[in-house]
Amino acid sequence: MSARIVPGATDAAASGAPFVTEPVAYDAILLASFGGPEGQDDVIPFLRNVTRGRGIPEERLEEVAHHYRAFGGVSPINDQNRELKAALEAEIAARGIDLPVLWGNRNWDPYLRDALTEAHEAGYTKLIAIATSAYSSYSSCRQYREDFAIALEETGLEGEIAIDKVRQFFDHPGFVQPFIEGVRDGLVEVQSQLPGIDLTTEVQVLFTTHSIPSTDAAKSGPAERGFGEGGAYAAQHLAVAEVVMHEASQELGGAVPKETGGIPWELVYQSRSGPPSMPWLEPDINDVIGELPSRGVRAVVIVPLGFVSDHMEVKWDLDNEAMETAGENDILAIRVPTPGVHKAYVAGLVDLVLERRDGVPVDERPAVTSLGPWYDVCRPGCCENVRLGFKPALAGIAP
Ligand SMILES: CC1=C(CCC(=O)O)c2cc3nc(cc4[nH]c(cc5[nH]c(cc1n2)c(C)c5CCC(=O)O)c(CCC(=O)O)c4C)C(CCC(=O)O)=C3C
Ligand SMILES: [Fe+2]
Repeated sequence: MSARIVPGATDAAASGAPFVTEPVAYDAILLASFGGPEGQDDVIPFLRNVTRGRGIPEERLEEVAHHYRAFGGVSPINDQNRELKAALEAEIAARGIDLPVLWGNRNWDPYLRDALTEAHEAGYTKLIAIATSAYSSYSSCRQYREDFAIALEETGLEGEIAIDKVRQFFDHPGFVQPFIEGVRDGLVEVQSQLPGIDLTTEVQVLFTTHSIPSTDAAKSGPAERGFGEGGAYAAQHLAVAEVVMHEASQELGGAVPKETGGIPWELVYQSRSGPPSMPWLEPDINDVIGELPSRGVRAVVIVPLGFVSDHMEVKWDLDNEAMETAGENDILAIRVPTPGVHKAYVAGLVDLVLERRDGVPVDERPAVTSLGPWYDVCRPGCCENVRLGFKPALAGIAP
């Protein structure tokens, strides 16, 4: 039912080349996201949806509920997805293409099942999904694929609707461009607020992403590529951060002398949950900020590299918590924007759909790191969750 692999497309295990599927005349785009509460009464039911069977401590739930409560019980993520949907529709219309966009979430209204019902009523049978998540891991890829399978089952539309998913887009230029601009502008802002600051010794760029359990990280991406401890998840972030630093430094020109090691940067993690006994990816952004004064650092540029929009993890964990940590340590902190509805990002997402529709060959697919372009179809066992066990997933090769 779903897209077939192009005959002769090389096996990633053997060659390192990604799978590319045959062209498919898709009927519509399925914009798939996390979902979030839209009022105080939604907060607890939403958190129950997200954490069912996950062993998240009650204190953590109360803590997160408090973040939502401070925003009137309304997550910013829904309006961001409404804006993204409108921006995609505008970009598609501007290109003279007829491809409707349906929106469905994993954890809150409108649910994926609602979008599938809508698709069925409109007579659509072939959907191409864009998940609002760029990297490889259980939470950011496979869980979407599992939830597509569950939504088809819930609606009884198995066999009626096929759902493919665009490749993980962590290294697509459309996703990376806003971060390059943001880091460049952030460093310029630091220079204007602290004239004479030395970018090579007194500034630290912190690329931050969602922490995940270490066991999930180790399983992220196809096992045979052997990414090591942090799996594809950490490797992808590191590779993109390196490109962003290189490009942003180039754009700053003379401000970064060639003979230095460049502007110091590192990858940090945030928004950890789960029981304290369970290892999650570290170091935590707040711990790192706390150590910076002793290294002589006076300013940080915080780059939310793991996030596509300013949802709660950005608005609370960065704009509140990390900013507060920086303040306590007398460090100037500038937070770089997320892609949001940046023109390059929106155009890039449409390009990702069209490369699937048209079956664009691998060597013509844009990717700014040597890890990609990523697979059209996930490999067996890719991003499996050892804590929760095996669940069937769409848009992958069956084990
Ligand atoms: C990698 C990753 C992304 C990025 C990829 C992507 O974009 O999908 C992401 C995004 C998001 N996470 C979000 C919210 C939550 N995530 C939670 C819990 C968890 N996230 C995890 C990972 C990730 N999460 C994990 C491993 C857990 C533990 C539970 C489990 O093992 O699955 C919890 C439960 C409470 C808590 O534990 O914090 C909440 C409320 C929202 C909505 C924000 C809003 O409303 O604006 C968004 C976009
Ligand atoms: Fe999350």
